Amino acid sequence: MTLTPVLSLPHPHARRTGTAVGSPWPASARAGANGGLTVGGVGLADAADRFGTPLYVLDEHEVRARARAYRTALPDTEVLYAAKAFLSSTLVHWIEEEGLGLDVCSEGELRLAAAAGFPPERILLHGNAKSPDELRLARRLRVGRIVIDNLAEIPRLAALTVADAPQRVLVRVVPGVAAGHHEAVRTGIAGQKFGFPVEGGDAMEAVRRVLAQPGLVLGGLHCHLGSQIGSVEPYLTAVERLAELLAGIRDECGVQLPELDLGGGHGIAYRPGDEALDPAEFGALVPARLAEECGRHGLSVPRLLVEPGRAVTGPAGVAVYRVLSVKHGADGRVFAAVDGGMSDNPRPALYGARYSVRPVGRTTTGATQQVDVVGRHCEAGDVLVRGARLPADLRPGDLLAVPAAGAYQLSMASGYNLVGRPAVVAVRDGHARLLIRRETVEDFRAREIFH
Ligand SMILES: Cc1ncc(COP(=O)(O)O)c(C=O)c1O
Ligand SMILES: N[C@@H](CCCC[NH3+])C(=O)O
Repeated sequence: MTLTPVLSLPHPHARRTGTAVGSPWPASARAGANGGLTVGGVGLADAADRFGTPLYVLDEHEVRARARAYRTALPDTEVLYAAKAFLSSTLVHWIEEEGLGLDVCSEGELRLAAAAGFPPERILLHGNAKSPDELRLARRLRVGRIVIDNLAEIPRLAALTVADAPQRVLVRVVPGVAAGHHEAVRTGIAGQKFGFPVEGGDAMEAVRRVLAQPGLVLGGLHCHLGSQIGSVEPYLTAVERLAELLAGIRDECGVQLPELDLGGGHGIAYRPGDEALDPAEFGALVPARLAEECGRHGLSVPRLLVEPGRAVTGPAGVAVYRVLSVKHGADGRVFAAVDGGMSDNPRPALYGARYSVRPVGRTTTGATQQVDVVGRHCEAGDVLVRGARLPADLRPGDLLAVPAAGAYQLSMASGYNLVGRPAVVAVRDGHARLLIRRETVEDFRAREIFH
């Protein structure tokens, strides 16, 4: 069988600063004869037969290559994978082996990482509402850093420290930079719940209070601008504002902070030709701008940290669905309903996210039609891909593959309609391994208490 790349990885083709035109498919994706599609050397149709659908396929080499690309592009920067994008114990091992740190934001993520043996000193804990239990657990496990997001947690955390084991913290600030794919994810501006605004002095006040606690060591500042950011420009602006704040902290508090965490938000392609943030460009431009700005303010240059999530696992994932019905509406619309939907991928319903899709597993006539790929849930808004070009003879039983499915789909999946969350398999060198089994109604029933 002849195999051709579906679309090779980002061909650098800068449009705006640090932007590449990306492919949503893993580099290993190959289209073969008879509608075949392989990822990591594994036929998606075979995987669907073996593991059932909906099925999430994660390409191990793609995850590792993306993690490595960050380390190569940012050799002096600490790169932490944002676990909220997708987490499993096996993934934790890959991330550890590739030398990244881990950003977690709940007791659950922290416990899973710790149970998988991830080194606690490479873990950073986030959260705008950390519970006392979470803070205690983080202290007990000796996580490397905790990001302070509100004033109340400063004395609360300080009370858990002892003089010979202080806690390293970062203060999350809001630099006033608008970036991100949707209003719901723009966290770099005031008027949303995260961090301390730089403007108006809240950030400076938080810094003062942390410095006053002997049990806390202030490593530096943190900011997270937003999600699915397609260019480096907003990060350059943030660096300018944060260098100014660092200079202000030096002048007012007499300390030069040694670390600066720019969070995540690096965009990926969901459809062929979409803009994606290029880690190489980020690595070439951001540390240089930081050095320049620090020079201007007479500051020593802090060590950079970044927290990409989506850009590490997103393009490594492919969701495979089976078509259950094809309906021709009176207005000429065609609906292909599949066996998953908003319970495994809430992003289209939440943010109007746009995806691409391709048929898998059989030869078609070549003629196409415009189709809305819809989910199986009891909501008219349960549309996975609007206006897709799919075969004119699409029929129940066909398989559809949606790329760029490795981030913020399963991690935001729900139990809606008790459909059960899909299985996840890792593929590599022609082999498929089950990472997470499919959720069943028995899992739900096991949590019920009968009266
Ligand atoms: C604080 C923080 N860091 C990192 C991330 C990861 O973002 P992304 O997956 O878009 O890189 C997020 C999520 O947006 C976040 O809130
Ligand atoms: N879940 C969002 C991003 C928010 C991530 C958490 N700060 C998305 O899919 O785009």
